Amino acid sequence: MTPPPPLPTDTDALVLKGVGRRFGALAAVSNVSMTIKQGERRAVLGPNGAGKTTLFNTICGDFPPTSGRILLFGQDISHLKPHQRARLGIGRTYQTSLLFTGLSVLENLYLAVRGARKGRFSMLKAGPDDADVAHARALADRVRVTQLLSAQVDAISHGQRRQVEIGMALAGNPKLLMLDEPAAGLSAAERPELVALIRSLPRELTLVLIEHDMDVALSNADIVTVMKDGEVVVENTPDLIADDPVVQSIYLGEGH
Ligand SMILES: Nc1ncnc2c1ncn2[C@@H]1O[C@H](COP(=O)(O)OP(=O)(O)OP(=O)(O)O)[C@@H](O)[C@H]1O
Repeated sequence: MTPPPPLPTDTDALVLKGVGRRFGALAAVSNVSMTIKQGERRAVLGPNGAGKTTLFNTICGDFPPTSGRILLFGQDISHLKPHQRARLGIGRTYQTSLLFTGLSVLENLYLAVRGARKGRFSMLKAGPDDADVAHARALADRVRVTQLLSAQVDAISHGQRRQVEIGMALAGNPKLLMLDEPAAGLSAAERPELVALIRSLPRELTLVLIEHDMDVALSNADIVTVMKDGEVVVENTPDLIADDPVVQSIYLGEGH
C-alpha cells in the first residue's frame, strides 16, 4: 500500500494532557495524553469497554473530562459545551445513526448545514437557489452519494447511511473530524467505498477514528493508538502496530 503523503503542517490540532473520565467509581478513561498534528489520520483501537467512545466524548464535550486538559489548536476546550466545541471546529459521527428518518438524503444534509449555522431555527423555506441547499449538494458530492439525493434515508443501504452521516458531520466545515466506528455493521462489499471516502477527505482535515476493524484502522491511519482498560497501551505507526506483542495479545485474546 502506498504511504499517505506528508502532513500539511506541523501544527498541533488536538492535545490531550492526562485526560481522565470517571463515572462514579469507574475510571472509564485514565491519564490519556496524546498529540495529534493537523492533517493527521489517527485511529484509536481497542477491545469492548476499553474507553474509546468515552475518550471521544471527552473531546467532543458530551462527557467532559473529570481530570486533565484538552487543547484544540492551542485553545483549552476542556470545559466547553459540545455546541461550543462544534463551533470551534469539531465535527463527529456516532456509533448509532442519528439520521432523520422519513426525510431524503438531501434534506438530511440540508438540516445539518442549517444546524451548523447561527440562527439555525429560521423557518424560511429553502428555495432552489438557497446557498444552504448548494452546500448540502456539495456535501453529497464530497461523500459520494450524489446519485441518492432524493432517496429517503430509510431506503438506502447501511453503508450509504454511514456516508450521509459523515457528510452531516462535515456540514460545519470542521477542522477536526471524529468518526466513531464508521465501518461498524458494514458488509465486506461496503467497506472499500467507506475507505475510499475517508481517503478522499481533504488532507488538511485532521481525522480521528475509533475502529474495531484492524484492517480499516491500519489502512487509514498515520498513527494508531491502542487502548485497554481506559488507558493507552501502545501508540505507533500502522506497520509496527500489527506485529506489536501487546496488540497481538489483546486481539488474539479476545478472538479477533
Ligand atoms: N455514561 C456512562 N455511565 C457509566 N459508565 C459508562 C458510561 N459510558 C461508558 N461507561 C463505561 O465506561 C467503560 C468504557 O466504555 P466505552 O464505551 O468508552 O468503551 P469502548 O472502548 O468505546 O467500547 P465499545 O468498543 O464496546 O464501544 C465501560 O466500562 C462502560 O461501561
